[in-house]
Amino acid sequence: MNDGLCKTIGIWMSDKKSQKLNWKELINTCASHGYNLVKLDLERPLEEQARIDVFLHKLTDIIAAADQGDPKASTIIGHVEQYLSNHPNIAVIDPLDNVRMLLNRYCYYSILQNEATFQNQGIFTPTFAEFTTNDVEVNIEIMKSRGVKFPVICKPTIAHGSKSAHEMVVIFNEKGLSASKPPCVVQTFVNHNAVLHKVFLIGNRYHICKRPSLKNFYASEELEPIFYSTGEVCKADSQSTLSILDPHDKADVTMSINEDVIKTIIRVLRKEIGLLLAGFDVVIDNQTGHHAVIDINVFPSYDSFPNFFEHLLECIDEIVRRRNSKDCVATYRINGVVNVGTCTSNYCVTGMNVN
Ligand SMILES: Nc1ncnc2c1ncn2[C@@H]1O[C@H](COP(=O)(O)OP(=O)(O)OP(=O)(O)O)[C@@H](O)[C@H]1O
Ligand SMILES: O=P(O)(O)O[C@H]1[C@H](O)[C@H](O)[C@H](OP(=O)(O)O)[C@@H](OP(=O)(O)O)[C@@H]1O
Ligand SMILES: [Mg+2]
Repeated sequence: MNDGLCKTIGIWMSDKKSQKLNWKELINTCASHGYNLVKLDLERPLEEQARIDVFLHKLTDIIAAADQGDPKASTIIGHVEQYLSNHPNIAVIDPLDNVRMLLNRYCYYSILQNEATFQNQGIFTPTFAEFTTNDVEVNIEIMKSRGVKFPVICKPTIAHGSKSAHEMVVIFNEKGLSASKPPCVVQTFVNHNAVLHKVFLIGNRYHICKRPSLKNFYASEELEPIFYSTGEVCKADSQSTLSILDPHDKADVTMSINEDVIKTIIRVLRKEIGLLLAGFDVVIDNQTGHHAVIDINVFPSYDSFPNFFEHLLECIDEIVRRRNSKDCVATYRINGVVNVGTCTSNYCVTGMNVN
C-alpha cells in the first residue's frame, strides 16, 4: 500500500539469479506498492548509489567466498556490513548473519537435529556426519559414532555459492567412501519413492510444490557410487533415469504431505534461522510416513510460487511499516538470545520477527 511517500529498495543478486528474474514485472510491482527499485553495484561505494530503505539481496556466493578467505569477496562483504551498520534503519532482507547459518550444511542440520519439538511430531533430519579427511578408516568410525547408515548421500559442506555446492554422491558401502570429497557431509539416505516436496517461504507465506527426486536405494556391497548434480535430478523439468523407480518399488503407496507438519517446521525455522526468504526440502519416509527435512536454502527460485512479486512486496511493506511504527513490539534475537521489546533501536532486525 502506497502512503504517498515513495521508498527505495536497493537490490543485489548474482548474474546467474538476475538472468532468471522478470525485472519488468518486479519493477512494476514495486511501483504499485510505492517503491523504487535500484540495482546496486557492489564494486562502487553504496553511499553514492541511492538512499535506500530496504536492502534486498542474495549475497550467498560472496559471503561463502569471503568466509573461505577470498580477499575480493571479503572486501565487498566488509563494505556491505559497514554500510549497513552506518545505516541501522535500513531493513535488511535478510540479515547476513542469519544467511551465514545456511551456508554450512553441518551447521543447519545440527540446528534441525537439536530441535526437541520435532521428535514427537514425525519430523526428523536424517542422521549425518562431517568428513574432513579422505581417510576411509577414520570416516567409517565417524559414521558409526553418529549413527549414519548406508546408503548415504555425500554433500559438500558448503551449501551455496558455486556449482560444486550441488555435486552429490550416493555411496552404498565402505569401499565407496573413497568417492567422498571432503569437506563434506554424509547423510543417511531416506527412501521416499522419488518424490521431493519443496516449500518456499516469504515471511509467513508459503507454497509447496512437488519435484522429481532420487529413486529408492538400498545398501549393497556391489554397487559403485553414483555421482549427480541436484539440477539434473530435482528441478521441475528434470528427467533423470535416477528418478525412475525400480519395478519392486512401484507397489508402494504414494504418501501425502501433512500441511500441519509443514507449518510446524516453518515455525521452527522462523525461530531458529529467522530468514524471510528461504526454502526447505522435505521427503517422506516410505516406511514410516515421517517427514524428513533434507535441505534449507536461502532466497530460492520460488519456481511456481503464485504471484511471487506481489507477496514479496507485501512482505517487504509489512517489515518497513513495522520498523517505522513507534510502538511496534517485536521479537528479535541478539547473539542467540530471544528478546521481546519495543522496536526503537537498531536491534529490531528484519527477518527476526516471530509472529
Ligand atoms: N537424506 C536424503 N535421502 C534421500 N534423498 C536425498 C537426501 N538428501 C538429498 N537427497 C536427494 O538429493 C537431492 C539434493 O540434495 P540437497 O537438497 O541436499 O542438495 P542441494 O544441492 O542443496 O539442493 P538445492 O538445489 O535444492 O539447494 C534432493 O533433492 C533429493 O533428491
Ligand atoms: O529449486 P530451488 O529453488 O531450491 O533451487 C535453488 C537452489 O536450491 C539454491 O538455492 C540455488 O542457490 P545457490 O546455491 O546459491 O546457487 C538457487 O539458485 P539461484 O540462482 O536461484 O539463486 C536455486 O534456484
Ligand atoms: Mg540446497
